[in-house]
Amino acid sequence: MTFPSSEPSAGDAAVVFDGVSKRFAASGESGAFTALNNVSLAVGRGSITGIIGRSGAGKSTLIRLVNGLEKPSSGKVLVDAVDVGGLDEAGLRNLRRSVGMIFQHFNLLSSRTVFGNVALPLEIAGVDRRAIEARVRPLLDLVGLADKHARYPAELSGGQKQRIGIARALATEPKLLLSDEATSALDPETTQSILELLKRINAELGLTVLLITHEMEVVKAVTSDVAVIDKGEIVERGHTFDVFTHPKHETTRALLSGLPGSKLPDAVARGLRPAASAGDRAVVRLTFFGATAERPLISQLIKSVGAEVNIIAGTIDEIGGKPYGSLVVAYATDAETSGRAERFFTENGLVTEVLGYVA
Ligand SMILES: Nc1ncnc2c1ncn2[C@@H]1O[C@H](COP(=O)(O)OP(=O)(O)OP(=O)(O)O)[C@@H](O)[C@H]1O
Repeated sequence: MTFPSSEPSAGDAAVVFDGVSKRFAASGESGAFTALNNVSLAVGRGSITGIIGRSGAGKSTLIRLVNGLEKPSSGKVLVDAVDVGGLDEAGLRNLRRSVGMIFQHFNLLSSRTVFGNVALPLEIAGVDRRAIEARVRPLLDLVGLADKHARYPAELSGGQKQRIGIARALATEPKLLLSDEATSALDPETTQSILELLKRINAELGLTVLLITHEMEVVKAVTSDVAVIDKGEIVERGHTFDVFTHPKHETTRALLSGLPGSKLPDAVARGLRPAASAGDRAVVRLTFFGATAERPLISQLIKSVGAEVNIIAGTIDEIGGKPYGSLVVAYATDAETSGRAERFFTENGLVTEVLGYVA
């Protein structure tokens, strides 16, 4: 098994997918449906790793393999170096105590109070009442809901319900937290507060977080590492900053195109052609990082290339706390102008991507 250099070695990984395939029997059809095809991926201990992909790409199937809710058709899933496929019932129960999970629709029991919901995994594990009290109270403090301990889920907001879901997932002191679209049912502000809580838990408890989401904002805000899954295969992976600033696979680009600042104005997007005709202008995305992001780039660009450079879109943003900028410019494709532009890009260490050509 070999992983890219950005990934931890199997020994440093909280979770390893080693050549995992998952086929489902297709009812009424011959053969089987391949939901995952030879997936190899290592999730670094202490990381917040995101798995992104379109609907039906295989994200839920992948995450459900980690706590044994699904079994691989071939290959292995290792959690803390233990082969999940080799566990008997007792082994699976132990595994599920060391792997917490939170869900899009919270999955709280409506007949139990907040306290009762968080206490449930401990009751199932046979922990005595006093130890349960001693564990649940600080967890409710951690998620900021100590005053709601006697309330029922129906009396809570979505964000509060997810906080209870998080407290419940942490009750058995897991080393790994799985998050299945945990913020997808929440408004942006509540999403932000839940992400802050996940970051705090990751930093303070050293918990590894493996999350699946279709929300690129979530991945950008909270993950250190990301893998992109498409039709059951991992098509791109790496540190989130690198993948988001240099997306290589077409699926990654498509997923990222919805992020604010990535979208071209409609009028430009409509007129974009893949090849240049005479008199066209090239539309180029420039990405810049670190010190470059702080320089007066636009005025230097216009000075170097000429006043015929148009600024079409631009954004300064942060990924995982690291600043970066993105600027979309258009300029004439004659040899002299493009030569000046390319020299400027190289001299300034800008990453460029030709998006197309417009009249
Ligand atoms: N139990 C099952 N039986 C048959 N097919 C299944 C089963 N579970 C999942 N699939 C199929 O496997 C593929 C991957 O599903 P999965 O739920 O993992 O995708 P996903 O990326 O999580 O999608 P979404 O974002 O829509 O939840 C889908 O085509 C789905 O229909």
